[in-house]
Amino acid sequence: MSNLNIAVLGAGSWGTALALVLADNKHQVRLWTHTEAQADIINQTHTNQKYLPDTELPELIRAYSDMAEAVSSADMIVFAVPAKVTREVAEKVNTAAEKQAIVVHVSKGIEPDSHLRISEILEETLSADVMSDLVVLSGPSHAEEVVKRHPTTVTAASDQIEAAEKVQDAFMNQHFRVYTNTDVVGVEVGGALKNIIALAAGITDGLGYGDNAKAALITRGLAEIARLGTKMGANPLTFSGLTGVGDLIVTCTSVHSRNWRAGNMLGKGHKLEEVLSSMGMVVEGVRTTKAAYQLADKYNVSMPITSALYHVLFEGVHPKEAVDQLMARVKTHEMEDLVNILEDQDGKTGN
Ligand SMILES: NC(=O)C1=CN([C@@H]2O[C@H](COP(=O)(O)OP(=O)(O)OC[C@H]3O[C@@H](n4cnc5c(N)ncnc54)[C@H](OP(=O)(O)O)[C@@H]3O)[C@@H](O)[C@H]2O)C=CC1
Ligand SMILES: O=C(CO)COP(=O)(O)O
Repeated sequence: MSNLNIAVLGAGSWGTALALVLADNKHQVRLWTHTEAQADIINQTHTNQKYLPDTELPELIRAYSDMAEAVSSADMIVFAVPAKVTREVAEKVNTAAEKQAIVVHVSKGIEPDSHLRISEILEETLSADVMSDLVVLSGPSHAEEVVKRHPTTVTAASDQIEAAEKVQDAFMNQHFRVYTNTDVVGVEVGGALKNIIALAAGITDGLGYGDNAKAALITRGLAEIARLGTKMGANPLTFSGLTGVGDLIVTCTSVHSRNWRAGNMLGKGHKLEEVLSSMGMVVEGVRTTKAAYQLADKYNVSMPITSALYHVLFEGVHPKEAVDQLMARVKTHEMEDLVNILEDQDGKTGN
């Protein structure tokens, strides 16, 4: 692919790491930040002191705080901001963009109350003059390892496969391998909901429980993510891929994970407000727990881990009590969904 003009919106950990991947691929990158002071520091020091201070940023990356300067000539616009500010940033893009671009988003969240996925927020907000196609880029990928150019694999998903392939071409290199998928719902749901399970895994680690508890959370967490995701229209196979089990593993087991770290502090007895203010970075799983709890009710899907975490985060239940309640739930078959499907079929065939 020829060299592109690419705007990356959000100069946090992930926006900065992806800007580096794109610059490594010789694209011209305009990194947009909402504060002029941060743009100045990045341009003067060629580092992002606030989020990734040890990483040198090449000349191909230039920071801007003026949205029009960042996006007006962009062939591709990458949204790398926390889920809750996506709409606000998209509105700024709408008034600033001068031509159509492929829009990529890399955020992992679902909006509470509206239950919108990030792609739905962008489709609702961005005008057709601004966005030609929409692609989600997601997978097991901590910024701290990407900037060290350690091997990383992700998935570009779009219902327009050619657009996903263009994004694959723009980002892919020797260290950063990109697959494609057309299951946007599955990719977004997996990426958003793994943060809930990572918070829970941090909590059990904080409580002093061991690897058995974490393996249980990852496995049963995947089951409830797939249960809800399938009801929302996802392909169940997507949950066995990078954006499902892959991201679940990395987020539940890595010290880089903000969600795991926040959970860990909760498990050690710190209050939620104290945890969030001490992190200094976005912990997406908190809002997503609220959204998923509401969605479980809407779709009538059993999500015991999500539900237990909701009670800890928003109703003051002690983490140990939540674990005790999870363990004492009514006994069940491991493959309960499969059993239900088979029983339905038996009912239909009269067996
Ligand atoms: N970090 C990672 O390894 C990965 C993160 N992601 C996802 O990427 C998304 C962004 O995460 P990440 O970069 O890590 O988050 P960070 O917390 O590291 O950075 C967030 C960035 O968004 C900026 N911001 C906050 N509010 C606004 C606003 N109102 N308008 C514009 N910019 C704003 C922050 O600016 P300020 O500094 O001024 O607060 C900061 O630059 C999340 O959804 C996350 O789940 C996905 C894969 C990997
Ligand atoms: O999504 C991520 C890794 O794939 C980042 O996870 P955290 O937000 O928990 O750090």
